[in-house]
Amino acid sequence: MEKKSFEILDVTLRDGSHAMSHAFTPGQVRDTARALDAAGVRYFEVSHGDGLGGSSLQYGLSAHDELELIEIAADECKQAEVSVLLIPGIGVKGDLQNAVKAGAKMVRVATHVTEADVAAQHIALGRELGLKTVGFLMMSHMAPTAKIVEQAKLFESYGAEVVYVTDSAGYMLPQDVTERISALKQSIGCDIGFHGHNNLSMAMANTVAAVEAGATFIDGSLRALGAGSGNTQTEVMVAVLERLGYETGIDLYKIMDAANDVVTPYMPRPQEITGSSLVMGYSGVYSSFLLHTQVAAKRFGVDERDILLELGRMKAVGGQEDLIYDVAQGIAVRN
Ligand SMILES: C[C@H](O)CC(=O)C(=O)O
Ligand SMILES: [Mn+2]
Repeated sequence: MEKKSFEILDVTLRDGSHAMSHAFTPGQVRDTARALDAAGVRYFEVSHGDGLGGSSLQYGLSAHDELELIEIAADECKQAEVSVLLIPGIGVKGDLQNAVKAGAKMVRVATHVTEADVAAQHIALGRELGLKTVGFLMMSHMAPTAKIVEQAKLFESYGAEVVYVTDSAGYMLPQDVTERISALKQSIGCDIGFHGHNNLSMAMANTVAAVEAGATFIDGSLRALGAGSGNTQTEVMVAVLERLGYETGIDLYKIMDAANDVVTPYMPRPQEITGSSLVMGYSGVYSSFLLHTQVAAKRFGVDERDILLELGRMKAVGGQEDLIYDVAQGIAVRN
């Protein structure tokens, strides 16, 4: 069996927060963290879906204090380490310092794919605090490969130890992933990661393409719990990678039990590719817009897909959640 050459990072307790309307309970976090740790997952992420400080009217209020959730998760870790996501401006330096006090050992500083330069201070702080520090390029489908290389070099120059290509919209096809990861492999010296969404049913194929092109960090979530149609499904990824000859270091039965016995009972709905999430993948819309779009469509009596197609045409990016309501209202007026 080929030696493990990558880390699987589970995002159930962060990307899944979008699908849970940011309402994870302390008990759900404790049980999920315990199960991930027992299965051998080395890193898993805990935060509001939009990262530290995300609890707000714009992004959705958290039902429970995220620092408390991070602490609960960290207390369950015998070998795993808790990661937090931070989008500069939504999360501030004090949020990261507090997360470290609560037990976080890794930070992923996320920016829109063309805006890596806003992350310099947060990446430097991550290193100062002794965290494993990662740069996370969201909506990577929106930039050509040369731009991604340029932005990844910025992250690396600020001190990032891993740079992620993030398919936030679930828009990419395997060849898009191969092209981007291969270009990064030739241009930067730090580790490379991939985070996928399943809106076009491509998350697993894209993840395999990423590993084969040289990614050394790959994300998944249990039962695919995440924004839009969810993420690459962690327990399936373990099985697929083992079938491909990799040693993942994760116990397949234990990770399946974590998914089916711990996560499934609290999922608000099955993680499916619906008409709306399919349109997100097709037109390149940020996956975390899904539930906001459903609320806006109901409020203005319009078709969710029309809102999403328009947002795709407008090239809306994360942080523009209020635009969803403007677009829905505009469609209602035109109808
Ligand atoms: C804040 C986003 O939900 C980060 C992420 O997981 C993505 O862009 O995808
Ligand atoms: Mn995501």
